[in-house]
Amino acid sequence: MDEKSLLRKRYKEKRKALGAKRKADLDASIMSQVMEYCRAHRRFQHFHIFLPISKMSEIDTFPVVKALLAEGKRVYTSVTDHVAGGMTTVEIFSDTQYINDQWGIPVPIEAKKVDEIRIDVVFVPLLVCDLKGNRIGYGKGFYDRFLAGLSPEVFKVGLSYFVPEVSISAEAHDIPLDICILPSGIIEFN
Ligand SMILES: Nc1nc2c(c(=O)[nH]1)N(C=O)[C@@H](CNc1ccc(C(=O)N[C@@H](CCC(=O)O)C(=O)O)cc1)CN2
Ligand SMILES: Nc1ncnc2c1ncn2[C@@H]1O[C@H](COP(=O)(O)OP(=O)(O)OP(=O)(O)O)[C@@H](O)[C@H]1O
Repeated sequence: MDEKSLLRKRYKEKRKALGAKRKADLDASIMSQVMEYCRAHRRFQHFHIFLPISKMSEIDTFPVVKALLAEGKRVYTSVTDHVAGGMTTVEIFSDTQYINDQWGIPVPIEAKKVDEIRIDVVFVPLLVCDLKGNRIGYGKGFYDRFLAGLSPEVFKVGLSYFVPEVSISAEAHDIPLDICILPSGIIEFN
């Protein structure tokens, strides 16, 4: 198995091995780091966030969505087109309901597509990143393509349960993160 595939496998397993209690504690810590970060950067108003695939033990981002909306922020997520390989951005409101798609990704029901949105921050899902902000996801490139289509000024923020690996070999299409939020704090890349 190549290096990336091994890391993918290892970090999927590490996530699944977290017990429910430990996971909930880590989710709560990440949530408070995210809110502290948002309060320190008040100019950020428009947030794009992934919604958790629970069977993959992803970070529970629903409490973050709720907290951001409560602070008066605008919140968006993407609906994945599994056939075309693209993602469509939709806005989330406090009364938005969700249904899981075939990969277990929550999808807002009756979501209206938004064109021309201004996104300030994208919270990016990942399995693991490295000390330069290179990330590894599930390997289908959805987020790489999505990030490539955004203005370079958009802040790319990884969320992770685990500290970065020292170095992951980056490919030309990989767009690095600006920071990564962990349960214990925030790592800035440059
Ligand atoms: N919450 C979330 N949303 C996201 C991503 C993500 O990583 N997390 N993605 C990031 O780019 C894209 C979706 N990427 C995915 C790529 C592959 C599989 C997939 O192959 N799922 C299989 C089993 C996977 C496994 O066991 O390893 C399945 O559900 O059958 C799912 C999502 C867009 N939305
Ligand atoms: N900007 C892009 N344009 C076209 N294809 C791309 C682009 N970015 C990535 N890809 C394709 O997507 C595939 C998966 O990329 P990669 O292995 O970097 O995924 P990943 O970052 O681990 O996963 P993900 O982005 O799904 O979380 C690559 O084979 C690549 O060819």
